[in-house]
Amino acid sequence: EATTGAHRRALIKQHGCLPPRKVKQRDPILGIDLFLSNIKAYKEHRLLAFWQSALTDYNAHTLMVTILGQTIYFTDDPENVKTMLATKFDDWSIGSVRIAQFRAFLGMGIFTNEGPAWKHSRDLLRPCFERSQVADVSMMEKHTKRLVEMIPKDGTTVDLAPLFHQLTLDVSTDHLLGRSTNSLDPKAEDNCEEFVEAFEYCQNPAKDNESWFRILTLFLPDRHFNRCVRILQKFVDDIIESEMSSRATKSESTPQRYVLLDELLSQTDDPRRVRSELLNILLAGRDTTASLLTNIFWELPHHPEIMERLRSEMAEHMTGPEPPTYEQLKDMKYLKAIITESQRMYPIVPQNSREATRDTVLPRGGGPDGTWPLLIPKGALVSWLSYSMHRRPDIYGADAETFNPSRWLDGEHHESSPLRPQWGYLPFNGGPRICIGQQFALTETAYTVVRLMQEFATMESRDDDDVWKEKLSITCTSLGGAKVGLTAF
Ligand code: HEM
Repeated sequence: EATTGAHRRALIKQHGCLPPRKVKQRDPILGIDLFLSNIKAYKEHRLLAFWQSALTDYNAHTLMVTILGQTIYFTDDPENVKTMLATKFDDWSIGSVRIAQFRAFLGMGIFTNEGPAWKHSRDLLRPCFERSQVADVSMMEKHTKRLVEMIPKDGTTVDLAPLFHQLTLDVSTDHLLGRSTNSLDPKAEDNCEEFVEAFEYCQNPAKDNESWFRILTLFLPDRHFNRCVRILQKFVDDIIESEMSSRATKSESTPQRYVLLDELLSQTDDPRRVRSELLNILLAGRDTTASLLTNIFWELPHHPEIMERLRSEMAEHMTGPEPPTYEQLKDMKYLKAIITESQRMYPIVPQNSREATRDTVLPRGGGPDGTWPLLIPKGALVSWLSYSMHRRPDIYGADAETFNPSRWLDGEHHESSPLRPQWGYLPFNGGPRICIGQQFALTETAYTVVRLMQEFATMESRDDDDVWKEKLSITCTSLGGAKVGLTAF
């Protein structure tokens, strides 16, 4: 059997790989220098721009760095991303860190599984999502109406971000579980605050404790974490249990609206399995859509001309004051372009990574000009930066840093029309692990944008500093939320 070295040399020869370009580091072995500058940029809410300029400063699309002794390759090259996510899918893992971190509170499910177990999760959920692609907009109306009621109508400043988080939680629990958390309903019993807090804690344990003491607590058992896990499980288990018992009494002929939990229960009767899959999907679908809405409503009030054009499109497609139908939403091209453009400039998952499960080759990033293939040794991490990729002038034109929805409309953008970035635009990922909730998220977003435009005649930005700043965790959204003043018609 070939040694590791011999195998690597053979791969290098076969593919014509050349060495990567490396970031110049004062401390190239441990990479503490780069670690500290990353922490500084993160604290100043400019880590994404910091990475972007690291690549542009070197005039490179793939670079190798060492951070705390770990070798990481950063790339914003669509060909490399396509290779990891699709062409050579089997050579890559979502990474042991992500698996360990998320399994601790989500259990085994679509987001935390790999190989045959992941395939099984995906097969289990696929039919549920296929059927729900034509999203139930009447269900959305119930929650959006409550959202509208919570917003001051006289121009008083309001931050829409927390309201969007409540909205997406209410909508996704309604859709997935068949009963909503109803957090926007002032009359509802308050039963979800504990669940939301527990979910947030598990995603970011001890986040407020940034002192050196945090280092000590890392090695202690976190009893609060365990308590939060039990809260999550009980919340979902209670719902599954009551659904299972009501199924026993429901007659076959009762017309029912589509609920993902029902669909899941008809495919498996293992309640622990159902619980884990539901927690996995709730994690993936909750913050993401709220963050997208926040970014859109951060940007829109800065552009009266964009709002004007959106209003004329709405007038063209909708004759009365009724809420939009699914078909009307699908037909509104400018609305779609606004959502697409928001996800280009502010992708909700702006950075992601995979770990090589064997020695493998990326098509680009080798050699002095980065156009040669590159060997990635087993165990190395490759991080791709959608944020930088989505702002590449060679893909999007010289105005890549400008919010301009019309670049997505054929014939309207002078430089790169028609714009077909393919793997250069990746808000939902690509390949076999592409976001399963994409259509649902886009419909919910489009619906909410149209409904708020229908209700409010004017919208003013009340942002404190008028530039978008990142609030970065696993996902990314506007640091200042979406502070606006709205007046009703
Ligand atoms: C704007 C909203 C959303 C964005 C930007 C988004 C983005 C993403 C991305 C980038 C991934 C890939 C993660 C990875 O493989 O590392 C993903 C996966 C996933 N998303 Fe979404 N998502 C959104 C909304 C939703 C919604 C509403 C749901 C469900 C109701 C959902 C369910 C999932 C699931 C289950 C996965 C894992 C798929 C798999 O690994 O096979 N997402 N999403």
